[in-house]
Amino acid sequence: MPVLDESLVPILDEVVARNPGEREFHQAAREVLESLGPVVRKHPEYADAEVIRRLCEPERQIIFRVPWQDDAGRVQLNRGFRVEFNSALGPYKGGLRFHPSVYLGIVKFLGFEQIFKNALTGLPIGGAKGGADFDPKGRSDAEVMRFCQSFMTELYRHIGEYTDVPAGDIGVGGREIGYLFGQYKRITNRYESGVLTGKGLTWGGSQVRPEATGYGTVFFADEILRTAGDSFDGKRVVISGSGNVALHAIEKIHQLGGRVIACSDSDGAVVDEAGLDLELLKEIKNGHRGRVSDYAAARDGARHLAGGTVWSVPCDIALPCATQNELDEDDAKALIRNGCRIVAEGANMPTTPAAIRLLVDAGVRFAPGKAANAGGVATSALEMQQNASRDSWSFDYTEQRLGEIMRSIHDRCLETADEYGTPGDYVAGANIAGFTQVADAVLALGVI
Ligand SMILES: NC(=O)C1=CN([C@@H]2O[C@H](COP(=O)(O)OP(=O)(O)OC[C@H]3O[C@@H](n4cnc5c(N)ncnc54)[C@H](O)[C@@H]3O)[C@@H](O)[C@H]2O)C=CC1
Ligand SMILES: O=C(O)CCC(=O)C(=O)O
Repeated sequence: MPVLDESLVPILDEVVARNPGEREFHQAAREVLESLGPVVRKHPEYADAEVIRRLCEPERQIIFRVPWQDDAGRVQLNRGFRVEFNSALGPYKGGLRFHPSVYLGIVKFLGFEQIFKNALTGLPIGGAKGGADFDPKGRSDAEVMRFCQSFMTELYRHIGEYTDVPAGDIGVGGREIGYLFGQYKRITNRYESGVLTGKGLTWGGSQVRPEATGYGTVFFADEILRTAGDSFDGKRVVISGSGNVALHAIEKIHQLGGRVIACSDSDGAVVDEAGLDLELLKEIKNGHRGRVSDYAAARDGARHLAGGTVWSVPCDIALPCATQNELDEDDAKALIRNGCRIVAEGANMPTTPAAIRLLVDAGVRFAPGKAANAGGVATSALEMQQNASRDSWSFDYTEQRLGEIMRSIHDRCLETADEYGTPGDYVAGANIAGFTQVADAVLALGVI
């Protein structure tokens, strides 16, 4: 069980005191700090230069008003955020989330995670996150466009190819990135392709970026299997969510011979023992922005668990790909009882700390999001590379690069876990490898 080193207790206390009520951020900070005991004992120079305290304080936090008009002509008001957390390794990089639950604590936890995730990719990107408490559900395209334009009318002055490069997250996909990019171009009169990633293929986007987070999570899980001499072939898999990450994870698992038998949305889960029909699911989710209950209604043999989750469905592998803290202790117990052997996080911090402890103690191989879902941001960095060189790569080449990056993150996690005396512990390996990479850069750049 991870224990917080005594020397780090005052730092966590300070995080809690300086960020009152932001419980997701406290949770994310605790989870990283709990891994750093062996690091501070081996490297006193980090504590001497207050590197950990500095990493826990965002470099800049921007909060702004987003007024917009709905289709009935009524004025609506939302709150926008961008937390530029750390830029020691490169320009701030991380997604935008549009969801009613968004507040500063969510954006900060996501930005904090992003620092270490981005470091793990080995690519030159710092960490940030942003978003708004806007709910795109039920809004027309025109309303989403007006919201995005208003959001960018403030955000544009804080971002840029060499400064801060946002992308998508929950509620922000290709449509929203298009509207945001259009408004940025209009305001600045610059076709600055590298200012956003997740763009469409005809206007500066990269092949594989839409697929990258889901594919990358599956590549990571595949490496875990390979390390044990196993493969996806014939495995029963459950995946939470049915958005960008989940749908592409399903696609890759089916390509690798596994069978995804359940997925979900915020209203419930769908179980299809024959294996999910991805084309039908995509048509419902992407074509009509429908619900998984529509899938159950349209497909023979599928059943809808209204208000339920996928964790009660017996499986070999579980991939949480929806949202934070969606897999709790009871869910972990159900997974363990039903023989699940691997949990790899496609979402950010979807597994509660108590659930992680139960899974690890039961011998389930657990891959934390900052390692397992790093394929999305890594491919964003590849998009930035292509934009910088006015180039565009083929699907196969880009997917091959993604595969190499995920294998390298996997191996680095295991090597680092070995080096710091916690063999096989992906959580410690990811936290320590990400932390030391960024901490060395922070030290090198002086007190800034
Ligand atoms: N899009 C990306 O490239 C990356 C996304 N992530 C993370 O992956 C997760 C999913 O993001 P996307 O797929 O991009 O978002 P999305 O907006 O495309 O999909 C989110 C999905 O989660 C479902 N959902 C939301 N709350 C739920 C709940 N309580 N129970 C079950 N399902 C629920 C929604 O119905 C939707 O299907 C988030 O945690 C995000 O931070 C992580 C790395 C990169
Ligand atoms: O592609 C990006 O810049 C952001 C991806 C993201 O938001 C994440 O990794 O959670």
